[in-house]
Amino acid sequence: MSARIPAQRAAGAADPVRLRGAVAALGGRTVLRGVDLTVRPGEVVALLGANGSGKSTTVKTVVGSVPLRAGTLELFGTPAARFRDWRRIGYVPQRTTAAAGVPASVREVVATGRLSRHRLRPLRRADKAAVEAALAAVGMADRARDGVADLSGGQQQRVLIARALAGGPDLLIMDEPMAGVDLASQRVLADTLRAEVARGASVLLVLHELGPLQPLIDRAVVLRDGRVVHDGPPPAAGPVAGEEHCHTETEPAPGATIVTGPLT
Ligand SMILES: Nc1ncnc2c1ncn2[C@@H]1O[C@H](COP(=O)(O)OP(=O)(O)OP(=O)(O)O)[C@@H](O)[C@H]1O
Repeated sequence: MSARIPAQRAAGAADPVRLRGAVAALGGRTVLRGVDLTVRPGEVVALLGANGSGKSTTVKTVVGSVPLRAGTLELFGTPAARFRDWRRIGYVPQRTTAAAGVPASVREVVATGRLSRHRLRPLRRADKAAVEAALAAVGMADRARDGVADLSGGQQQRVLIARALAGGPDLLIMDEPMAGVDLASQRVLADTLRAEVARGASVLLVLHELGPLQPLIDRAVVLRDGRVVHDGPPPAAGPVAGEEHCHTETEPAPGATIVTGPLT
């Protein structure tokens, strides 16, 4: 456990995520069987487990793209059904590409992260500053005019993270941010997370293994077959105990789309 005292926790703020007894099904098959998951203000929580244990499905229930069959979800103290403040949540989904065949520049993609703030009005000065800061945070300021399709998988991942950061989220959710990412980008990601935590953000990370992010993690929740089998101190860095499978993907799936916000 780190010695940090998160600002939001000190202020007695509501938990960004309180998921209780979550049951969810995909394609008619039950994949979550009563998952409890809490992310407290300023906390960095890693969601771990073998392939198919339900990690992605859990974060999808949190962002509203997979419905709950049973259980409850509160976001920042508000029942999910009444939650509207989606700009407080930045979500980087698993294995997506920033390109998706769209001839957009890096800056244009990152600017879409401000959509929920400026809606369809032109970007204001604060929006532009947030976009530039997010580009700088992930080390992509010098590529801002380049087409995202011309970037490597790791660079595209950085762009998606910048897009999530641009909204100034209070909760950052990233699904396997290290998958298929080169070492340089991994370092950038770790530095970015450190800065986000320092400014008071809470973070929920789906990880296959803790790796270089281990020092940042306050708590680990380990899933097995749609159930929580551990909720407590993170295990030592390396593959998660009990893992039977390894990820083989090294690049984002081609043609995948960017998904954010409530998608019910
Ligand atoms: N669209 C779908 N239809 C039916 N079953 C699905 C669908 N998507 C995922 N599943 C199944 O749901 C289970 C949980 O998947 P999920 O993606 O949440 O696991 P995960 O822990 O994130 O795995 P990974 O580490 O491989 O990403 C798996 O058994 C998976 O095969």
